[in-house]
Amino acid sequence: MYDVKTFNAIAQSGLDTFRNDFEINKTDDPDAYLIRSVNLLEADFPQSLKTIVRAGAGVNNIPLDRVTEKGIAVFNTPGSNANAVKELIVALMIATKRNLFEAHQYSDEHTEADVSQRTEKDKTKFNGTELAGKKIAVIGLGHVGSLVANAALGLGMKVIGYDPYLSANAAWRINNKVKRVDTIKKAVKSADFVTIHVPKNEETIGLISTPEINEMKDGAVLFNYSRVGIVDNKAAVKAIRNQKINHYCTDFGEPIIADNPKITITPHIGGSTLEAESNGAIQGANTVMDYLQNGDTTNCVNLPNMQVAFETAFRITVIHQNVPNMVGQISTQLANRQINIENMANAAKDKVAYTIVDVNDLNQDDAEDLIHHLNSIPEVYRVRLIKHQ
Ligand SMILES: NC(=O)C1=CN([C@@H]2O[C@H](COP(=O)(O)OP(=O)(O)OC[C@H]3O[C@@H](n4cnc5c(N)ncnc54)[C@H](O)[C@@H]3O)[C@@H](O)[C@H]2O)C=CC1
Ligand SMILES: O=C(O)CCC(=O)C(=O)O
Repeated sequence: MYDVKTFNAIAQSGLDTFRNDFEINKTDDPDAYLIRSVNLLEADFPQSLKTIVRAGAGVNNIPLDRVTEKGIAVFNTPGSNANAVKELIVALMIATKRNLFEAHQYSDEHTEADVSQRTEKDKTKFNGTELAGKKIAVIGLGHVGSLVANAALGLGMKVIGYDPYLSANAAWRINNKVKRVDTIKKAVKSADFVTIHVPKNEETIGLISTPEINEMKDGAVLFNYSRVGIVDNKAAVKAIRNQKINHYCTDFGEPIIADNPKITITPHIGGSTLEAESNGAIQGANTVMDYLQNGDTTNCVNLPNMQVAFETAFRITVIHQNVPNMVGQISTQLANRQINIENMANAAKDKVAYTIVDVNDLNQDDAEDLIHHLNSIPEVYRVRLIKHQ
């Protein structure tokens, strides 16, 4: 039996996905965490914990280096909430350019019985502009950015994309009418809208600040539905004061941007639709089960992604440092016990490597001794023995 501890609201459809040999929130020694935005940066992790699965995209709430050294595999659920974010960006483009927030406030404040004459006069204050023909820069063309770029094309907009790390898979999703450029300044130059869809990391903090804002068209609209800090909020407030930016919309509040009529702050609802929450929870539950029962690492963010058909009685998985002679040391431990290796796979990602060893003949005593000795290799972070279901 495996125990899964959940944090945040995990959709029931995801919890229902778990098979019978999984229990939810039953013990203090969980095998897996299934989480959304809970901040685990300062958390302690129980020794029992083998995986953290983030139902969603961003993993900046997880201390990746620290959990990797504890042999905990971290996954996300790519694309599960991308459509939800895309639809919100489209809604906000229309809302800001048609002055919907101001127009609604006006109508709320003018409720007298015979208001029509007055509104016919006043409504010119809320004249808007259309999206067709306008230019949008999409920074980050992954799951969210590619959908935003394609939707903007569908609305008749000119779309410029910037993503220096675009994967081949992601590139296939992007309409070839999206013009890709190789610097952020080229992307945002003369843009009517700029929207950011990148992970938060050392490189992306402050990605949009005064120099980038100065390249945009006067009166541009800026969106940050990625993470706080990727847009320099101080620079955004200054640009609004100088009328360089007309409107700034973000999912992440901070005191410095509060109480500004030209700043719309939503409470981190980019991925908050029934559909997205269900997608993420189901994908997350399947990821937990696949990793715990097969050791596969599809969509793992801190280990190499490996899928190996599990056709033997036992599988031994080893998370270790990416240094020479690890495969040699692991196979020697098996050879010393006369255990035949049926299949073996190894891959590395940055400083970490993952080795899968499939065997058939393994008795209880050998298994305990083997796991103990593998765990004693100083460069090994975690060893697991998985019995074929
Ligand atoms: N507001 C919300 O509720 C949500 C927020 N997000 C945020 O949006 C981010 C993006 O989500 P997805 O598109 O699903 O992730 P993704 O991983 O599919 O795409 C991210 C893209 O950013 C690109 N990128 C990385 N560094 C870059 C840089 N310096 N400049 C330009 N491009 C760069 C990558 O190559 C990748 O194509 C997430 O990391 C998360 O922080 C995602 C979903 C919901
Ligand atoms: O609603 C959530 O769980 C947060 C979505 C999000 O920010 C993400 O997927 O990165």
